[in-house]
Amino acid sequence: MAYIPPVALTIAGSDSGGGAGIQADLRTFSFHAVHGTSALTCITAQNTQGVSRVDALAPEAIIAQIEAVFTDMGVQALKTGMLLNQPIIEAVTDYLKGLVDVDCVIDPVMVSRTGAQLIDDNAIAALKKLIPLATVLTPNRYEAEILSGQSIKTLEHMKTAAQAIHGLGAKAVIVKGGGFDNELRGIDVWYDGTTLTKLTTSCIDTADTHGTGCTLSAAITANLALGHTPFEAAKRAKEYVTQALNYSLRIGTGQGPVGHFYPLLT
Ligand SMILES: Nc1ncnc2c1ncn2[C@@H]1O[C@H](COP(=O)(O)OP(=O)(O)O)[C@@H](O)[C@H]1O
Ligand SMILES: Cc1ncc(COP(=O)(O)O)c(N)n1
Repeated sequence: MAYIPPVALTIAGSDSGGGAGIQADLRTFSFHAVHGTSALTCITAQNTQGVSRVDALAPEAIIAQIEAVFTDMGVQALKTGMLLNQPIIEAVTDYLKGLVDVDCVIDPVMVSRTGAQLIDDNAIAALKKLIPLATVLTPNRYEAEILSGQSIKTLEHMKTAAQAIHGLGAKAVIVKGGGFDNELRGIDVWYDGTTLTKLTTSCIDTADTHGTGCTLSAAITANLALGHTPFEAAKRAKEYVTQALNYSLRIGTGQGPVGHFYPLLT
């Protein structure tokens, strides 16, 4: 039977440990029955303990991958993950500016939950120019602090940060609460210019949380590709990441990855 699937693209880095980055994104797309395509930005030597080396691809090599996908396939939605440095961010921003009718989920990957910086200092300014292209922007607590210029310790702070970051031009912002170690862990705040609300699921008590941010943004992208509204896509993605955390994988000596294939285990 010929089947025409929705197509999604991830523009992100490789995680050799398989828990985050392109590997998490493509797995998440698959478990939404969305065909996943990818443009690799960099290669990280990474495991459950952390990142030991990063090798960037040339901006031209990244744009060539994106172009190869776009000139051949209809892409309904894309996401960006680890963009690493200023030249890559600028090249990707220039390309995405020319697209029409493609939902863009921007995961402003800067700082991991463990506090490791994942992009260069001068890349942060460049990233702010990518933000206006976002259908949905998904900063974690630390990234939201950088983008809003305020410290985030309470739910009220998450809300004011979401509003401030919305002012940078994204259509909708989700400030993610996975980085808290209190009752806010796992609570996200959504703001789209009119609706300011919490996205709440049950908090999963696990240390194996590697890849949660990539998984959330990839699941939003997949749900947008499937035709859901941004808010519905965000709610569904939050459910997916919660279930993936429920079935997180106890592998490695550090923070294990979330279990993207939980539908096969239930
Ligand atoms: N222990 C947890 N229980 C439930 N949801 C969680 C938990 N940890 C993270 N999440 C969810 O995972 C998603 C990614 O958030 P977060 O971990 O903060 O992002 P990042 O990986 O970018 O630091 C969010 O929807 C967040 O609420
Ligand atoms: C290549 C790559 N991209 C992104 C992340 C962030 O991962 P997380 O989803 O845990 O925030 C990562 N650790 N490695």
